Amino acid sequence: MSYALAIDGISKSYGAVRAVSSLNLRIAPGERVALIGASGSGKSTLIRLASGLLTGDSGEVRVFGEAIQRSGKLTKDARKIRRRIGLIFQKFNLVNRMSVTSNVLVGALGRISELRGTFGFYCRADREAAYSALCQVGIEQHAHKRAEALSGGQQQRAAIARALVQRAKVIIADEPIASLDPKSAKRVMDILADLNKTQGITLLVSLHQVDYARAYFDRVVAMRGGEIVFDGPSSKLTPEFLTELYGASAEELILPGQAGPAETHQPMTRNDAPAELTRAH
Ligand SMILES: Nc1ncnc2c1ncn2[C@@H]1O[C@H](COP(=O)(O)OP(=O)(O)OP(=O)(O)O)[C@@H](O)[C@H]1O
Repeated sequence: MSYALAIDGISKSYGAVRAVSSLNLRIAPGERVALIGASGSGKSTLIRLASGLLTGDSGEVRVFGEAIQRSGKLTKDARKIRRRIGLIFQKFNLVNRMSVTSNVLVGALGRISELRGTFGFYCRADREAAYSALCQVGIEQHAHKRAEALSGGQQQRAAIARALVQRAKVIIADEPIASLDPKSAKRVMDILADLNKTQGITLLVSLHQVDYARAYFDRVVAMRGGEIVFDGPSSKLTPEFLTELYGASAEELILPGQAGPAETHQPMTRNDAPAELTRAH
């Protein structure tokens, strides 16, 4: 079977610090997995290794069967393979002064010529895909605004729309809701869960908030000291179990029960597309 993500024996050290240590992880297509752990446990490093943003000291990462890195080097196909991964960060990673649409269209860059991308010559199909993605995340009414004019939650939804335009088969998100208020956080998690259910997009999402891991994920991987110390059902994440895993550090993982259950996200219906999206070059 070709796993969406297969990580074998990956390690990464910074000097004497073993940020990730001989770690193995397999995620099947369509699975959704939460990655939890106290600060410094290695979540971000693992996410960067999994997406090929960082090379390990050893080990291998395969995405749908194709190696993106092996023995400390990116493979020659790494760029192509990375296109299957939509990356979402805590700080959204949008270009503030560009419009929401232009930011979302960045997702198409991997499959159009450099020249067309440089001059923003997107075809009608790309613009329709961008509009459709904005509708799916419910911010099509903000398409023409600068990214910086959007709230944090809306910016994160634009980042998800960019991953949709990219046609990502896996979304890897590093603390996507850490900067958001609870209502926006729920909306973002609802959208990610909806994409997983309706489009089969595989999810690997790091979270500090254990209550969200329990509400949205069946499977949770918990890290400590660069290693996986638990891989199993989220229902096991009781305060007692977290204290067993993390001792006093368990307090920084917001314990279950502090946020209400999520409202179901209803994808927006298609209205008239803003001109910016329908204008084909
Ligand atoms: N660029 C770096 N240089 C030196 N040490 C690093 C670097 N990146 C991470 N580390 C160290 O590696 C370990 C794992 O860090 P990492 O950021 O992966 O943890 P994390 O679980 O994501 O933490 P947080 O929840 O605080 O973001 C930590 O001890 C950290 O200090």
